[in-house]
Amino acid sequence: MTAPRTLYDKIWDDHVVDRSEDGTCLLYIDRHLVHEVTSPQAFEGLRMAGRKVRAPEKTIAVPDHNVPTTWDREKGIDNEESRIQVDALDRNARDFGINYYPVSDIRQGIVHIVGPEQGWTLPGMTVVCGDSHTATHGAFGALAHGIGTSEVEHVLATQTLIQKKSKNMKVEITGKLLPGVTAKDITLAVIGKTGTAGGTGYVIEYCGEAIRDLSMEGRMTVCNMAIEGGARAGLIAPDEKTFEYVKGRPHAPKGAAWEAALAYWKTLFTDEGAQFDKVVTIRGEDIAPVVTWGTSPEDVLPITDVVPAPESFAGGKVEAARRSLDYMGLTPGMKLTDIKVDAVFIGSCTNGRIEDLRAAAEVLKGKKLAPGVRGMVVPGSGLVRLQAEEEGLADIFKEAGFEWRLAGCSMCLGMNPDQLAPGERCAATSNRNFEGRMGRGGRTHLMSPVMAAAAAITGHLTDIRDIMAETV
Ligand SMILES: CC(C)[C@H](C(=O)O)[C@@H](O)C(=O)O
Ligand code: SF4
Repeated sequence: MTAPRTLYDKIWDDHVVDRSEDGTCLLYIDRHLVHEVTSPQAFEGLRMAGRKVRAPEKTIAVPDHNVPTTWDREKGIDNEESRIQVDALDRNARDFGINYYPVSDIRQGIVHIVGPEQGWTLPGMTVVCGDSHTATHGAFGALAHGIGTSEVEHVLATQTLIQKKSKNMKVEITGKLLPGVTAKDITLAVIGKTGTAGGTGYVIEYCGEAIRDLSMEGRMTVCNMAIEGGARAGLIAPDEKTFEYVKGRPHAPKGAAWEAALAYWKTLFTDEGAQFDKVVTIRGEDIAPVVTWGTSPEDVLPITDVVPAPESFAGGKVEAARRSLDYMGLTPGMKLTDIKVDAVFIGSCTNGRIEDLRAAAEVLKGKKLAPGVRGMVVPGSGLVRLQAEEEGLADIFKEAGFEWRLAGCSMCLGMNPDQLAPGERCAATSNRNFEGRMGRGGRTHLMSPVMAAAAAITGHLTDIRDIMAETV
């Protein structure tokens, strides 16, 4: 009998091609996702060495970070650096014969939304991308993590990756979530508890009733931010919901291949008695709608709280908090709900899926953006956009005064024209609130789509439960 194994152990074991004395392994890679930012040098390396892409049919590229999201974007990209990167991806995709969704393709979008949507991401796979938020794909019970540009080249050339195994960490969310609490609140609450380094050296498996109860979209939101908690990857065991989501997608297996895949996928769970090196348990009922107040995703508090005093922290965090508050323009002791916002951004690979847009639209229906607040909704892919338009969500956003945009990373990272002005404060559904991330001097408060929608209506950070109470 083999020893009980975790889900991570199983996927790892199934992909080891070679193991060296010191435990370093060569892993087979099932899916390689590529975007324009981290791939140009990798393709250049192949070109110089006269090599081909080893498995073009397993390599999928899409431009997302640098693309404008305005309706006239077919006219091209003004910024030279951005244009060069996107042009290079166009050329590399063509020259190397990989799967490609160019800007003009309705399927184009943020790489982490496109992969699952097109059925490239499947349970039990190893998925890599030159992007830290590759963890998103772990929601399918895939081992998915970010890699650097030199590794991108290695995977392009060999379809393998040199890796050392991480330790196993279990994050269990027990019981039910309370009304107004979402997947985003779970993932932020976990980081608030463990810190941005709490997952360092680990692959996290999220489990428990509250995780099982999440939709696939919600599970992707949770796994997306595993990296913000320092983990190598985050994953969730596949179940009927996973299979249902995958079934019929363009690149999902069909017919007998589907049956065979399903039989394998059903073996992908952590065995009874398997050992975790670290365990964190949070009661679902204890999670409140949260927002970030600082410049790290761990700077998170329930919306009912106040801006903390730097002295309330220990060690190096005291100075970090002081600097954060200074950058964010906040005073200790002020109520989080008294923080006024100038902008609201709904989108990103964390919360740019159809369910996120539905949830935000539900709050915004028949309402208007507070005076002086600008709002932008950026669907995560062209297909999400179409669906949202068909469902009437786009009209709700537009009637509320939001700009309705084309798919891309947009404001999540100031690599395209969508940026905050210095000092501008934004309620955002993205995953990083770092200094200058959304534009130099811009101030970001991370939260769920419903919380962002609530802030849009009132013009300040708002407890979604208060809005819910009003509408009952
Ligand atoms: C540009 C890219 C390499 C980067 C990442 O790795 O995550 C970006 O997607 C981000 O979210 O900061
Ligand atoms: S949406 Fe944001 S977090 Fe996601 S890949 Fe793009 S820049 Fe990175």
